[in-house]
Amino acid sequence: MEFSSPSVLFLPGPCNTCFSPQFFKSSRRFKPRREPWFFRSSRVVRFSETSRSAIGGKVVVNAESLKDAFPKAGRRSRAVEYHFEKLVAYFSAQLVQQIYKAQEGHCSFDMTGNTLEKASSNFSKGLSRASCGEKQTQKEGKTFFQSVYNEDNFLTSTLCNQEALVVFPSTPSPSNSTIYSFRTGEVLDGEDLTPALPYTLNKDEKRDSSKQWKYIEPLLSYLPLEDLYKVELALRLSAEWIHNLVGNNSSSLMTKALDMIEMLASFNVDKYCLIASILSVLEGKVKYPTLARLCLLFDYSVLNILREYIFMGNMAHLMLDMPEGNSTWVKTHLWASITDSRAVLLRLVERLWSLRQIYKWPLYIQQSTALETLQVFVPLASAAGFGRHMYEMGDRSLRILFPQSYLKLEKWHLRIRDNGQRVLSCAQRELLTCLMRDPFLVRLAEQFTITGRTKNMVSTFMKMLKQNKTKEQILDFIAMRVVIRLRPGVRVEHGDDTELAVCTRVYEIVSSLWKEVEGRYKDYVIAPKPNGYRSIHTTVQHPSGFPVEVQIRTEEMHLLAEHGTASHRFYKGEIE
Ligand SMILES: Nc1nc2c(ncn2[C@@H]2O[C@H](COP(=O)(O)OP(=O)(O)O)[C@@H](OP(=O)(O)OP(=O)(O)O)[C@H]2O)c(=O)[nH]1
Repeated sequence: MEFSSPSVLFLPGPCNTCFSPQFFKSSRRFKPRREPWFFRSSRVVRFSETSRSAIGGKVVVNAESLKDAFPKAGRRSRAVEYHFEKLVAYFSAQLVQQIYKAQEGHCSFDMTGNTLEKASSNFSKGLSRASCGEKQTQKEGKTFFQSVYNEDNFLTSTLCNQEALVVFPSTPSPSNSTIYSFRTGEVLDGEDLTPALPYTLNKDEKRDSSKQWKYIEPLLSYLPLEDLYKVELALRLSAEWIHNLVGNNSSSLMTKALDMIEMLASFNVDKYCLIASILSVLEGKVKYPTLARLCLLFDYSVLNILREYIFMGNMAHLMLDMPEGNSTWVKTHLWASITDSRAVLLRLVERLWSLRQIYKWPLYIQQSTALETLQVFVPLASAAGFGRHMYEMGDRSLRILFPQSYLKLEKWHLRIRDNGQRVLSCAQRELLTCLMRDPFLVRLAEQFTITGRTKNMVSTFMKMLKQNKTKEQILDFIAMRVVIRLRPGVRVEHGDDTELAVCTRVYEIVSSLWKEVEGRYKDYVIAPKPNGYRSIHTTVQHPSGFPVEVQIRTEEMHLLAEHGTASHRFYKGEIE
């Protein structure tokens, strides 16, 4: 059976517990008049009955179903609709939380205040009473799927859209819930669950979190209002969960979550990625199923992002123990296994955040983190196209691993950088003038684009490390690239290769203009690299004393080198 568009299925009751619409109608336990309009809607919330003969026999409460059950919701004003959404999501999440406590006691409702809190507590009591309706519903619900499909239309449609299912076992206990894949029916993870006991934030914490949210909210102004509410909700719920699960350390984790949101906001990521970033701070603090369960309270995509995020972290750890030669294979494998680019972004942002805080950690952790970053995450950032992140991660890691040498290089770099820029601009102008005056080139080429760069510190140091060179032996501190646009339809005589002829002519002009450095000529046009990369490379000695690397290629070759199989991102990312 095909299931599309993932969403979350909430199963808030213990096994053998059944709720009928009548129960909700008659019980009045929700005190509808005292609740917001949510409970004053013209229709009663429809909960479906199931029995143990089906998947464990659960009451299914689905946020989407709840919404469907209120057809009027869509017609109300936007503000009211958002309010509704917010309540549904919040209420459902709280219901699921109740499974982790002993059916009684109170449940905190930080956002909606006492009224909903009371309702929740009443609901909780209702759970145990309702279980006496078991026999009747067992009969009704013997064939769970059939009854759902035939009798319960709104649930049918929403069930078909599920991708994952959280099943709580017959004896409600924090330690034996299971998460099934709705697609395959497989158990996603059978490990024990850690209880997420409800916790009420104290006054200071509430004040703190609202203060922080005020700061974060404007950064997320690109999100639709509805999504913004969901992120805020996730943040508030997570504040509680994090406190329950990790205790006193929670404030530092919340700071991390807020920092990550701030960093991710600059990429305009969607709500799922933001929610995953909040929950990601629990990685390593709680068992995976617990984390998965929390993700599923929001959306299956949140779980997927976090699963891949964790996978990337684990693979990176593994690499530390591997011989150097295997690293490219691992990176390539990692790259091929990740399906969600948001997971990559989240992992990179997390790594950058860690590196920014790293000086608080013991030295050996600093060093292994830095090494891992250089081996895996810097190349990945390059392959993913996050140049700014790549640079900062590389810079911070190198400072940790090679403090003295890197500092020396920095001084040298600062001293020569401006000079290098001047030489570069000068050389670019000179070369362009010569190319435009050459009759052979003017006949065949329509346009020359000469770009240039001075090599940054990270790139210089990495090259020194990889090729075991001193900074003086790095000959491409200044580099220029000539990209030639050929005139359409114009060819060289005798059927020779026009592209090769034009590139070679440019090379001849370069080498006549400046003295060539010996042994630096490489012709990847005649002999392309295995990845298809084509270009002529040479290095010349500029009169200023700086060596200058020159790359010569046509527009077609350039496209391949930037976006094709020889893409610079993958080349720099060391991914095959
Ligand atoms: N897109 C792409 N470019 C390639 C490929 N192979 C080489 N290059 C470009 O050529 C430059 C130098 O290549 P080589 O001449 O073969 O190597 P060398 O300078 O280290 O001796 C690279 O610079 P670099 O110092 O390695 O990096 P950077 O200066 O570009 O940052 C890169 O810009 C490839 O497969 N794909």
